[in-house]
Amino acid sequence: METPYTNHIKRDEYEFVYEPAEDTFLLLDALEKDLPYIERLSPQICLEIGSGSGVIITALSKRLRNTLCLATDINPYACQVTRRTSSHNQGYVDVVNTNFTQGLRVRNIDLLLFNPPYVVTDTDELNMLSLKIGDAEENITKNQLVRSWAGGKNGREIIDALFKNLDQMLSRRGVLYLLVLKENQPNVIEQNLNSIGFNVENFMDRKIPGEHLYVLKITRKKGKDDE
Ligand SMILES: C[S@@+](CC[C@H](N)C(=O)[O-])C[C@H]1O[C@@H](n2cnc3c(N)ncnc32)[C@H](O)[C@@H]1O
Repeated sequence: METPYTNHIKRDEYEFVYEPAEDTFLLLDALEKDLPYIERLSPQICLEIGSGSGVIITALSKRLRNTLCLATDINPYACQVTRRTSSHNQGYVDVVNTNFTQGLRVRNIDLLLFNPPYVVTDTDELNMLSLKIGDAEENITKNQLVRSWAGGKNGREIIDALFKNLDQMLSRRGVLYLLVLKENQPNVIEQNLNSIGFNVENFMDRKIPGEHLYVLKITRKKGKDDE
């Protein structure tokens, strides 16, 4: 998959919006590797939660021309930049400024992507972030970059919040590609997801200085009706 152009993003915009980094590129590489699976799945709806600069969902939207490609981000600046990345690269992405999928009516997502805030931080630090939809602009600019990385206890608070609603979000045949860090304890994530009816595959991993990153591929366990 071609990495979209980002020349339209000015340096100072990265003070407010997450700059594509090793985690972004690992998720892109994993999606590229699994493109044959994704194309066979022929997803009707693809959603990236937390699209940041928009490079991942834009790259996919160019390969999945018959798929409705959506992005959400809690950071309004990220939403603006995602829209621009999509239009500058002739992508097809609709972008909504919301918390997870709250502002969307669509469910039954076939292809779900999330490179979440995964860094281990104090829960208090996470709670102190007052960023909410409709917050005053000064608060947003102060806090939104922290929102890109602060993951709370075990770096898993945002990830776990996603899992609470995963059953309602994913279609029967849906798949979630999730970026996590060794400190998030991928084995605990696997156990937790197994217990609520999902399979977890360690699809790709990469060691970079100071971090061991994983892309987990998460699907529903097959029931009798799926045979
Ligand atoms: C690690 S950055 C990833 C950005 C981009 N997807 C990438 O891979 O470069 C995490 C993104 O998730 C967004 N985010 C954090 N919490 C969110 C939430 N509850 N709902 C939607 N977006 C969220 C952040 O604003 C940030 O843009």
